[in-house]
Amino acid sequence: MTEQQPIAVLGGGSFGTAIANLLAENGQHVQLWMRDSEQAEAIRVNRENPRYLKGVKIHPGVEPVTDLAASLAACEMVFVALPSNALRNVLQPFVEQLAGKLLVSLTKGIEAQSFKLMSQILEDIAPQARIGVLSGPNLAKEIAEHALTATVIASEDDALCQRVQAALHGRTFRVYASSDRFGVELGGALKNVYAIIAGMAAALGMGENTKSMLITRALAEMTRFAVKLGANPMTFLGLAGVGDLIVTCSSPKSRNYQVGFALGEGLSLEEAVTRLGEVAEGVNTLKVLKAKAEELQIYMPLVAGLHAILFEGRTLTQVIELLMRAEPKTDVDFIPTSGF
Ligand SMILES: NC(=O)c1ccc[n+]([C@@H]2O[C@H](COP(=O)([O-])OP(=O)(O)OC[C@H]3O[C@@H](n4cnc5c(N)ncnc54)[C@H](O)[C@@H]3O)[C@@H](O)[C@H]2O)c1
Ligand SMILES: O=P(O)(O)OC[C@H](O)CO
Repeated sequence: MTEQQPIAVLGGGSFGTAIANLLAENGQHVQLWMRDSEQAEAIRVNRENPRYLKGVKIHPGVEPVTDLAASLAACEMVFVALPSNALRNVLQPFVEQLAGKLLVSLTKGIEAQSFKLMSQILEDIAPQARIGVLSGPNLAKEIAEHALTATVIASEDDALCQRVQAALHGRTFRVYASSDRFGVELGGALKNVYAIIAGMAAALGMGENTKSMLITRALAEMTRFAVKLGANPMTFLGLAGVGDLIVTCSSPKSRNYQVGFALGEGLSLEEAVTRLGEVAEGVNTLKVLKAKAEELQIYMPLVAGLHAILFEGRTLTQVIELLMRAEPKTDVDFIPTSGF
């Protein structure tokens, strides 16, 4: 089934462009909104987004646009692929136009002061909108190259999930549904932090045992945090939890992993982020997560360790020593046996 109206995708970075292409391949007319009119014009003419998705042909059904008000007026379904630090400011002026829309956040971050997830910000701005979150092991470049991929659309609104499945589900992209919007979104935001650590470990030449320990203990830590905040721990066993954690902690294509790798090579945080030149949400998430874990007294040694290296002047060697010598713990202690 194809939507009659165009669908809007906000954000002309790598993920917005990849999702816009998928929608267009499914027969949708897509308005890909970006702030930069020169970039929009270049994409319109050359059918490529060389800064963010080099070498990928942009489908003729994708129309790059720069008038956000006009796009919101024309489209009922809106995918939001803006960096987390831009989302509120970009959408705040359009409160009235957003009422009644289907707003789907693709953004994996947490707002600094409020600790709000992106769909919660969308709710703040547009209480009359219908809201969902798309998250999972979804490297933009692989999606664009048609690697077989799965994702999760999460919303309390079943009809919204079905509309998104119909629009996006395709030959190379499977869309699973979930009613746990909070858990799915939290998984996508938290895993970025652990990908930075995994990138560092890779740069230091650590082995497969280390990688496995890291991913598994990261899952324990993020699930412990999520349970404390009231999320369903079972969601963390799915695509948007452990699925996304595995891909982001294993792939040099992940930008968060790349930042970690650069840090492991000895670059400063500033140098690592500058060299990347794209969004690595894990850096900001680390700061807010560390503060929240302290406030709620949640044991998160990996988060505390990375924070100590990046912002408290500790060396990697000191932190590894502390982590490995910490008092022995129980393996699976983070999933309550009842209550869910
Ligand atoms: N790239 C991926 O593989 C991937 C996959 C899943 C989710 N995500 C999430 O999607 C979000 C966007 O990431 P991305 O990979 O597309 O980023 P990117 O770095 O590839 O591109 C960011 C885009 O946002 C635009 N932008 C920045 N500030 C803006 C502002 N104030 N107003 C309008 N546009 C602005 C930039 O011009 C650029 O087009 C992130 O939260 C990321 O975690 C990315
Ligand atoms: O490139 P990253 O690190 O932002 O990760 C991209 C996606 O979130 C992977 O699912």
